[in-house]
Amino acid sequence: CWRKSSNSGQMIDSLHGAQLPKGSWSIPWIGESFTLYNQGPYQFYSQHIARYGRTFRTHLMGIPTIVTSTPEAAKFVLATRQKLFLVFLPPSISRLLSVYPASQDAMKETAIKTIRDSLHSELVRNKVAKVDRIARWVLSSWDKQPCVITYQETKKFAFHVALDAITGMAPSPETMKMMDDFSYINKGMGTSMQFNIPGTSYHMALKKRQQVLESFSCMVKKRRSEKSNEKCTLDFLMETEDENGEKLPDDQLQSQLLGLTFGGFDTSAAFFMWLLKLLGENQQILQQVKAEQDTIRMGKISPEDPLSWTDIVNMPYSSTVIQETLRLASVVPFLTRQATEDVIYEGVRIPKGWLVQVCLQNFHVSPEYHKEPLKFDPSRFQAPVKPAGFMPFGNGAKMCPGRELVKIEALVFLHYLVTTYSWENIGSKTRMNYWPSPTVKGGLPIKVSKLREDAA
Ligand code: HEM
Repeated sequence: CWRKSSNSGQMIDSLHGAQLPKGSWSIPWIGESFTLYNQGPYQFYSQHIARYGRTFRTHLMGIPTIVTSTPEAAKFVLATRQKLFLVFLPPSISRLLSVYPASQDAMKETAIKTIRDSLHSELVRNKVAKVDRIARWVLSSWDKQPCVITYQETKKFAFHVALDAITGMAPSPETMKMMDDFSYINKGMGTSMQFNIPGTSYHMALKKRQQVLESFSCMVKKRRSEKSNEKCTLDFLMETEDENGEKLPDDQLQSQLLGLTFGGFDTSAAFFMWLLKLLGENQQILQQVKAEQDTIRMGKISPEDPLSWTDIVNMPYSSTVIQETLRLASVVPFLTRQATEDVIYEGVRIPKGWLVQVCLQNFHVSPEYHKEPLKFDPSRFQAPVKPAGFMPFGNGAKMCPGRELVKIEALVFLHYLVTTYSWENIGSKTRMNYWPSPTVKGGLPIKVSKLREDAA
């Protein structure tokens, strides 16, 4: 039970004396969801933080919410006291992804552990050759296009790498059709009107979700009937058993594949788009990346020789560029949890059932944690001490299982990009789309020129 303090106007928990942070409920029930949707996370959170401080209250998705934007609070919610906070997805999104975070059944836990094991750093190292083939395939057509829409192409790359790692499927007309279906799911997720009404993007997304599940069903049957030397995540999932010796039922298997492919698709594609944008705008840094990648290419006997894990390890400067892009782009700007019981953190009481939104993006670009935070400066990652306030893949038990794979993807893509092409960013550089991932409006069109005829 909350009352207003007569002095400060703040909400005080009359039972425990702990305070609710300052903030605004805005319109009852609707709260500030539409403001967040329209303004995008960066503007919404920055304005609220300037007004109310680094921890504030609001009302999102019909639920009272506490937003916090310090790395310490992020660690508290995501790692140290993670058992007190469940992952929260709006029901409309859970339905699209067939993910129901509130149900914590043992089989689901076993499945996610299996997924993590299958994407473990030791195993993903073996995927360099396949990522290499997909990067060359995507980049090979760029000079034949008058204008390359970067985000469309990076989607093609990210989708096929994820699909290959997860199901062992190489690019084909069938996988292109699946990617198209996934794009509709993304579109449904990025709309503010998530009602299942014919003619809406959300309705279409639900239809496409069904088609994707059917495609996964066919893939599972095919994979069961054939033997492959190289194990993918699906093989691990098909073998996995819970403590009673029960295997994952097919419908759950398909749902896991859908959630996992989604996880590896749009965020990664948006991230690669930012990599091109930031490098295109910072020519000096691009030249240093190019020098590193040219040295690796020149060490190859034939231009057709693929990259190896040893090459990946020999890309220290490019790796700092990847980290700096992850910081500045913050393609996952915030994470949402729901408190399973009353929690007090630094004098703030988070009541059971409330949402807690951990705003990663804000501390990624805050001068409190990074010198000249808006400057693209990979050298900050050359220091022996990792900068505080850097959590692009989250923290704690839910930390992204795809993080090693995505770094390999980025380095391989970067290698073929800078050794094959020079490019110029054209079109809008500042107008943004925010949902489902932050990207530049228009998908960052670029004009490319080939550097050598034998490249890629
Ligand atoms: C730049 C690219 C990526 C970024 C920034 C990113 C970021 C994240 C973050 C922040 C989380 C934590 C979510 C939470 O705590 O609620 C997460 C979870 C997850 N990510 Fe990624 N991710 C990326 C790429 C990938 C890739 C390539 C895959 C798979 C191939 C993947 C699969 C997943 C999955 C399955 C989860 C959920 C884990 C769980 O429920 O325990 N991600 N990702």
